[in-house]
Amino acid sequence: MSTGTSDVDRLPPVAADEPRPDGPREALGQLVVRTVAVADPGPLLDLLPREEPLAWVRRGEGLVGWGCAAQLRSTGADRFADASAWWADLVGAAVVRDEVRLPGSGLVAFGSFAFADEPGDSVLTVPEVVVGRKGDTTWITTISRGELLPPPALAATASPQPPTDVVFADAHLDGERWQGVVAEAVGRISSGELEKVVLARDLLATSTTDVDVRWPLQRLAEQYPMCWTFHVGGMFGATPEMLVRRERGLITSRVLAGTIRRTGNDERDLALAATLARSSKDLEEHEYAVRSVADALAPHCTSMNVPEAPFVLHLPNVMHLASDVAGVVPDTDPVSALELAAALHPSAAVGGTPTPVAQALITQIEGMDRGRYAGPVGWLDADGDGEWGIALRSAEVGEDRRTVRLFAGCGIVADSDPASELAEAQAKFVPVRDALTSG
Ligand SMILES: C=C(O[C@H]1C=CC=C(C(=O)O)[C@@H]1O)C(=O)O
Repeated sequence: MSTGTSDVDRLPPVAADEPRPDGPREALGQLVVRTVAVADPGPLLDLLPREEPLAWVRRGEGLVGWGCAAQLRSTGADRFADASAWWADLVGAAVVRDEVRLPGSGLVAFGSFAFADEPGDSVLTVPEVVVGRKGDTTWITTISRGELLPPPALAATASPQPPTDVVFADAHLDGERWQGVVAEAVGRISSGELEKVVLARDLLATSTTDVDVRWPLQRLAEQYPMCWTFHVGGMFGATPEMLVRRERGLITSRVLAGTIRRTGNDERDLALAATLARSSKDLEEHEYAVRSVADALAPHCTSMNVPEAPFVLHLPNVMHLASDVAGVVPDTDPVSALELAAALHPSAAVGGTPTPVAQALITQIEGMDRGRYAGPVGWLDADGDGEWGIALRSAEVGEDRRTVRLFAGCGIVADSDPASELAEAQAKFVPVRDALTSG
């Protein structure tokens, strides 16, 4: 395909720049990008190769990618700003021919950002191949340095094999000690130090064979179709929470906070949903999260819709109080989806209220490094459109490829009970746990 007729095809190869000595940016070369529409190749996740797959899918739509045309690793408080500057340079230098012109076509990067300023690595990857689907349109984008790659033929790859003999163990804190940490947080909240803090814990899964991340991804997408199933640089999961989506001038955010476990009995679960919708403890926890998102979006929006009351989002394992916040960004504001994600992070759904006090308390008492858990994960295109979820119901595949670290957290307010919070965290491990062990 794509032989010798377009301007892009006639471009001479361009060498990558020399690496810059000090900055976090890697060598930048001119990227040559081409997007064309293709016939439906079947489920997006089935197209992924085993090595370094990238994914962001929901209900059959979304983006998958593979290969690495460019990558940035950033750390520290400037990780979002560094990533935005790197992206602007790449976009500015790229030659793009996009025959589809939808959000997610043309030049795209997948990213996963650390929760905290320190420690933690963040990554933004521009794949060599991206396949996207929105509605009835499917497209393929090829990205290379200096010379145009022909799009590969699209076909399902060999089915992944499940991990074997997976065992789970407490990682940093066992349940008992974690309950002690929750009790400590309740004490600090009661003494007036802060209003809410989200505390998380981790589990370590060990397999006797290398984990092929496509296995849990396919299970998660099947079992949690209402969530965004993702994988970026070893971090995978199915998140129900959309930190921010920018699609042309429209911004949306799905805020979750306030949770109740499902029983598996539909009638009882409906009664529980009604209890959740009236629970003052959960409504308070939710209100903090909505307010933190609305406050962070307000400076960028000409109009905003913040629902007065949340709805109950039913997931197979838990139910959440949920609010969909929407806003309009004026044409004059070029703020990108990634910049909005940076402004929103950490919302009170993963940090707390007030944010700085909650963040300091997390560092002080949580007893672990969150890595990229609860950080923004998603994608960005050259127009600044994109989707950034919060990396919840997630896990990270270790470098040895046989260990996987699972994460789950809970919002703690004055009325929180440590034993209930532990049970809630256990329920939030279920999606990834099941995805690793089913089959
Ligand atoms: C921090 C997590 O969930 C957040 C999102 C939804 C509901 C939450 C809650 O009810 O505690 C948490 O704020 C997690 O899943 O690890």
